Amino acid sequence: MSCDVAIKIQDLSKHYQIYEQPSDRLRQIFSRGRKKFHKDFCAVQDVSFEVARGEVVGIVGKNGSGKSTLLQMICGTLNPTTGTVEVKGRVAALLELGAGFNPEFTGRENVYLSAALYGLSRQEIDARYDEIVAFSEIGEFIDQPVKTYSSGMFVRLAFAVIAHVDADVLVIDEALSVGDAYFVQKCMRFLREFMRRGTLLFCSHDTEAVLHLCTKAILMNRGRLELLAEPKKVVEKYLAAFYSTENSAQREENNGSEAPSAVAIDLGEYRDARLSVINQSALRNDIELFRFDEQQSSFGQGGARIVDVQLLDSVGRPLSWAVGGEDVQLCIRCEIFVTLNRPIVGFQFRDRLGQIIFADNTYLSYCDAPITAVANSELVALFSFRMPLLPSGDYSISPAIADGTQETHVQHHWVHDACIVRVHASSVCLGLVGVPMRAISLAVSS
Ligand SMILES: Nc1ncnc2c1ncn2[C@@H]1O[C@H](COP(=O)(O)OP(=O)(O)OP(=O)(O)O)[C@@H](O)[C@H]1O
Repeated sequence: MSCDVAIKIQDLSKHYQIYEQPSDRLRQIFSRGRKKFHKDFCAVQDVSFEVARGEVVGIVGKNGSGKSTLLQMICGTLNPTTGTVEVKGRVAALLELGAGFNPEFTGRENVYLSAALYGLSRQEIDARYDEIVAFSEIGEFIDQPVKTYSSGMFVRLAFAVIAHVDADVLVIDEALSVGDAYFVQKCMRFLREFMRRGTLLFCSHDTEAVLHLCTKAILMNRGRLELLAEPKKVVEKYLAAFYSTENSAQREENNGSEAPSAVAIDLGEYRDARLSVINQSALRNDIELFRFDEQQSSFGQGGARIVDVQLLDSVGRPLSWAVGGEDVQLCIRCEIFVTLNRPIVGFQFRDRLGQIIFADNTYLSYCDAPITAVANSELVALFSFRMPLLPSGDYSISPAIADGTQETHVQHHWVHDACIVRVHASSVCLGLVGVPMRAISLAVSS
């Protein structure tokens, strides 16, 4: 295998024998091959491909197309029936929930067990243990048996382990759909960093993730590799196949029944006084903002500290909800500990994949006449803008305060994901943002 190849798969297949009844297994054993009491089923068939070092490969395919089986064989947790898998370097995997953890052991014991399986020595695990637990945010539950964990806690701990074992190749199976928005953002930060040096293979039904993260993609269909190409081509083919099945299922479902009703809006537990007002326009784009948590991970020189981030309406009243298209203000409040001669306050608004949807800072507005923020004062930055129309999902706001110029500055405090912005029912389903159309028309001429 060439040194630039991280994974080489050749003619890989996995066959299962399917027995209709448990007793058929016994019959099969006693017949000594004279008669067949099972059906042969091919979960993966004759798959060959190579992944170069540093590539990010997404695997898509309908349910049951063989994605997980393929990943398990690559990680060595499942033996192939035929074919070979060669992987260069240390592989760490996040496969189906629970894989690799002993449910009877505590979180702590499982961290040691699974990091040791990845080849870390006792001393190496000791040195990383606190970081792993901090990353997982499991807190005191770390000493409870993992069988008592929720699925979210499970994934957090498993992800924390694979993020700290210096893997060369990471294999991830749909795991990120389980964590909460903060954790997903944290994982995306880790993955984006990892993608600079490592090889990543993941399977997902999230075509946006495949489009935006991958260098190439694989479409699996009934156990076979149908297409290996650039992500755009693969996603197009996958969606075409997906919608053709969906449409025929829909046609059958609608046959004789009523058309689907209007979109339901998930207002969850965040019903409040504004709801009745917001609800009228909710079918367009409902945006909810919650939690500024000083515990969020942050970094910086410490000459200033962000103490509050709020979304306000156009006259300065705090909002827990906003509507896409509404005029809002983002207020970032900072405590200043040392005099900043050219303070810059900024923010990034990211989607669930960690892509920046928009970002801004105060630099250009003040570069000709900078203001000074003296020690022991408070600095408040206000950004007034029209909230864009966004597709449903979780977004995050990361604010920062620095001192200097756009190019050269000292970062004093940067808070990752200080707020999560949840977009509920939205009429925007495609693209990163929606653009309000002034008019839409159709004209037919003969
Ligand atoms: N141990 C097993 N015995 C028999 N059949 C199995 C076994 N494991 C998986 N299969 C079958 O192999 C096929 C491929 O399964 P696999 O889990 O790899 O699909 P997938 O593409 O990952 O699906 P999903 O998107 O639902 O996770 C499925 O039809 C599944 O039922």
